[in-house]
Amino acid sequence: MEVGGFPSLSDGGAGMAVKRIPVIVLTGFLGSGKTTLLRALLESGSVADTAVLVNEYGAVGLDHTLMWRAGEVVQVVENGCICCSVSDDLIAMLVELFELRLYRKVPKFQRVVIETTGLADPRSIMQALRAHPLVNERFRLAAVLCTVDATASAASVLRAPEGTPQIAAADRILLTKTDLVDRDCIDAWSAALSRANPAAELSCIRADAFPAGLAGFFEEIPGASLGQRCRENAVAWSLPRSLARSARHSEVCTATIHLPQSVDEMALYQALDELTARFEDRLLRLKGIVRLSGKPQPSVVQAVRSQIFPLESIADFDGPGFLVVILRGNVDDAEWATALLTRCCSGLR
Ligand SMILES: Nc1nc2c(ncn2[C@@H]2O[C@H](COP(=O)(O)OP(=O)(O)OP(=O)(O)O)[C@@H](O)[C@H]2O)c(=O)[nH]1
Repeated sequence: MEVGGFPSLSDGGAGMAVKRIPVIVLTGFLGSGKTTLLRALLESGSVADTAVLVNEYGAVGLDHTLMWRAGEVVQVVENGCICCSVSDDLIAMLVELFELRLYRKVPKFQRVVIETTGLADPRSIMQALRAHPLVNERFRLAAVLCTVDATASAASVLRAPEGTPQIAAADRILLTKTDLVDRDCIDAWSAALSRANPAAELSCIRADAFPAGLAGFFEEIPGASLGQRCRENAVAWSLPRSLARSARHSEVCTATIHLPQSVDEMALYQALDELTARFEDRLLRLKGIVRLSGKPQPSVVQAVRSQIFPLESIADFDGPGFLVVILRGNVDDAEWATALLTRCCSGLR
């Protein structure tokens, strides 16, 4: 029998047993530290045999630009959120990756990491992986990791339509940015997370001192099956999928600003201050690459809620600058943000 044009694993008897390629799903709310963790892992070289699939919310992506520098097989799932509109694209990319590996057109990776958008419901991805015959034959879900931002309020993350399904689906929860909070906050988060998902392993991490055994987070959960996970992580698993989906991305809007010209740094910060003051926690995410006047290299700009992170210079980027803003709001909010950033970044004020 053939599956998707390839001989089925069950064809060849015991001697033909082929290991399915483990897939690790990396989920977590917008800006919670998925890319930072993955970059550190790839740059450490400890999982040199990893293929990465990145999916970002918004018209222009940043994460793959940052990760390509790590030199691994990085592919981008474009044009939407992996959990709703593009799960077919994800499956097609897995099939293509498998073919490329089979015909040795890419290095022979031993695992795949899928970084979802910060809004994705990992259940849809887990189901898509199982539903496609070829993908199900050649790949297997090895673990779901969820990053949780310790600087966010636990109540708001767990109340958000995206937060609970991501946390509930996780085998491992990584509480990130613990350098920015105190012990009480970490304790409160730990208690909230173990109530939300008692079965998951919990680790606290910080980007300035990732543990030496980072690769261990990306290892398979021994003996865990999807069915077992669904039962054990039942707290939010029972959330009806249709309900989760309809509530999920409907109140989120994005603004994309293209920046062909260089930008004055002071004007950029003024715009960011104005944006964070107006939207506060409704500013879910801002990221982009900007060419600042007087700086030899482009800079990566990042904000999560009202927190603006230090600029990072990026050497090997030659495209036009851009900013992507993701807001909990409506079209008017997105237009307001676009107008503000366009005005400030073009020096019109
Ligand atoms: N201080 C500190 N900053 C962090 C840490 N982890 C991530 N950040 C910063 O938080 C911002 C967002 O991190 P990302 O890794 O891009 O988050 P993400 O989850 O990939 O974001 P999306 O893909 O947009 O959902 C970046 O500016 C990071 O530098 C951490 O442990 N400590």
